[in-house]
Amino acid sequence: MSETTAESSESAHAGAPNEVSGAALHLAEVTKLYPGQAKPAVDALSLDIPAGEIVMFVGPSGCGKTTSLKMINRLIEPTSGTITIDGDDIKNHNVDELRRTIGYVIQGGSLFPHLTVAANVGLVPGLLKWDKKRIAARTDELLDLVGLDPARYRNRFPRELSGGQQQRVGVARGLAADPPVVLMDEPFGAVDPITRQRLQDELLRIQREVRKTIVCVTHDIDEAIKLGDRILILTEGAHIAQYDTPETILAAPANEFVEDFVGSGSALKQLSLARVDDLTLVSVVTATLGESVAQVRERAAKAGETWIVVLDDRSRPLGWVRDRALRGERIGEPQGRAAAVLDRRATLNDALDTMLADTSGGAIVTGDRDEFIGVVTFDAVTDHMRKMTNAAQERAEASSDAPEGEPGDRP
Ligand SMILES: Nc1ncnc2c1ncn2[C@@H]1O[C@H](COP(=O)(O)OP(=O)(O)OP(=O)(O)O)[C@@H](O)[C@H]1O
Repeated sequence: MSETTAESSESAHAGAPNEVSGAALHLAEVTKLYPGQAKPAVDALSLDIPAGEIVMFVGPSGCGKTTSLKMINRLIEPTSGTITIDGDDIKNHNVDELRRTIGYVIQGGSLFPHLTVAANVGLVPGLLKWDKKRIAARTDELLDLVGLDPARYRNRFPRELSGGQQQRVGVARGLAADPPVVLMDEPFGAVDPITRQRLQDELLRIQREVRKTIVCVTHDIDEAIKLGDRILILTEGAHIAQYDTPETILAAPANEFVEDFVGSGSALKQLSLARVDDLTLVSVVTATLGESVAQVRERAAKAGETWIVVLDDRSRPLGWVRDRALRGERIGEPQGRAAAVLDRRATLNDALDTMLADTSGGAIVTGDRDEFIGVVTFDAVTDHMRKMTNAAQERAEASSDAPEGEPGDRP
């Protein structure tokens, strides 16, 4: 086995991230007092959200996350305060017009059951009076982007899709008219943990391409750490407890509330910050469907390998095959159980979950287009975890030894 890193293999495939197409958001003293309530649900919230970033809103139930989010597209009208998008006050716009320029993705995808997948995705472009050809092309492009084969899925109805697939269509619909800002409210709350992990990875991959400004409400602090460029932690009345990068929030929680909210074991939570991308991958012998078995055997023998990863014609992994199990003249589909596969953006927590469910001790890693980029071993993951935990412990000891100072002085 020879070594390579996800980053170095990636540069050959993907190149630099795309330009930012998102817009900067600014909230100034935004307040919402619901009729008949004594206290405002959102009390003078001021916040800057830079263009092209993902900001995660977290906080206890009822603290005002959803109200804050829905004021950005005026699903809820603020009682007072100003919200601007790239400096433009949202009050200057007609509500319908505004909602068409802001993507909105909610739990379960909330697709119209009587419309096909294509009609659901093309809804907003249709309202914006795009011509039919452009809508059809855009719909196919987006289905491809969210990992659904357009030919297979465009004419299906939502009931003919799994929960994860419906959620993917919901994300495609939110991006359809190429909005600079996308709001998401618990987008992955309704799916099982493995699908959730995959959807999160996909969102990160998509974001690398589209670079929108994404504001996302979640109940799950691990999801916030994984997806957020920044995390906004709110207390009741949408008061800001801390607004910072996940790294800083974990290393230097601003107060006891944040410390409690982030939870104990924040050294362990650092595992949600580390990605498969940070690990050294091993390269293994691969074979493409239809290739000559004799040639593959020779390649494996030369490399001293007994296990081979079989790829399809777009370099996507299909599974492992043992050299001595190769039959016939041409490489066919691998038989048996599906192999463990990890996206390069998966966190080390995700990697552990996936690997513990599999006995082979290694997982195939895929890149931005689901192509094979290498293999990560269980040992590489546990080694990296050990190093991170040790480093976190050393930091904690160093900070408890240090003289009293500003909270910001903490590493
Ligand atoms: N339409 C409404 N009328 C009156 N009060 C409301 C209304 N909608 C929300 N509230 C109240 O405003 C506060 C904030 O609600 P909001 O839904 O924004 O919180 P949240 O942080 O998103 O909560 P959760 O995490 O439980 O979804 C809560 O106390 C809620 O009861």
